[in-house]
Amino acid sequence: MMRIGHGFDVHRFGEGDHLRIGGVAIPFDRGFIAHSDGDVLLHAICDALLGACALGDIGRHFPDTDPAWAGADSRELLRRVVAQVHEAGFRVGNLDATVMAQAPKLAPHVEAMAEAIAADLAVARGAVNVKATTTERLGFTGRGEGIAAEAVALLVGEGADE
Ligand SMILES: Nc1ccn([C@@H]2O[C@H](COP(=O)(O)O)[C@@H](O)[C@H]2O)c(=O)n1
Ligand SMILES: C[C@@]1(CO)OP(=O)(O)OP(=O)(O)OC[C@H]1O
Repeated sequence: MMRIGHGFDVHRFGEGDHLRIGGVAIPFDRGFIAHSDGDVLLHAICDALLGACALGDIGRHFPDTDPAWAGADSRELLRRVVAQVHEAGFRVGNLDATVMAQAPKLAPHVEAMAEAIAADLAVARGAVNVKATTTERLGFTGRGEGIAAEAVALLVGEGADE
């Protein structure tokens, strides 16, 4: 059986000196405003995986009102979601994602992101793809107000189709 899921997330910039995206710390003159570390890409991936399993969304599992997740490492959140995917009887087939950011330049970091994500998804490096795009200075990402990310995940396995 195969299941597909989609995830989307946005984080606004605030004060800071780095961004955490795809599990990688990227020096920048802004930070993300968030309850956790604000890793917009890993949050979109969590939602894609939860969506494929019909398990709701990240905010249901890790409420932003719960102090347990204050400053949380989103790689830990992703690993918890992957454990739920496995418990549901699925494994990740492949994952594709796009980060929308006018800046910083992400191309130098996408390999490290894909390696970290593949490790957390318990899949081969070749099952993960991370892309970046500007939005040609249009919209909130184009104005440099924040960053958005989308992810699509395919799951395979014998999970119950209930
Ligand atoms: N934050 C970003 C955005 C884009 N890139 C790379 O540049 C390429 C061209 O971007 P366009 O928005 O003009 O299509 C894109 O394919 C990425 O490789 C980047 O590294 N960081
Ligand atoms: C990740 C969580 C953790 O409390 O908080 P935030 O870092 O604010 O990120 P968001 O994308 O709004 O998702 C909700 C929460 O699950």
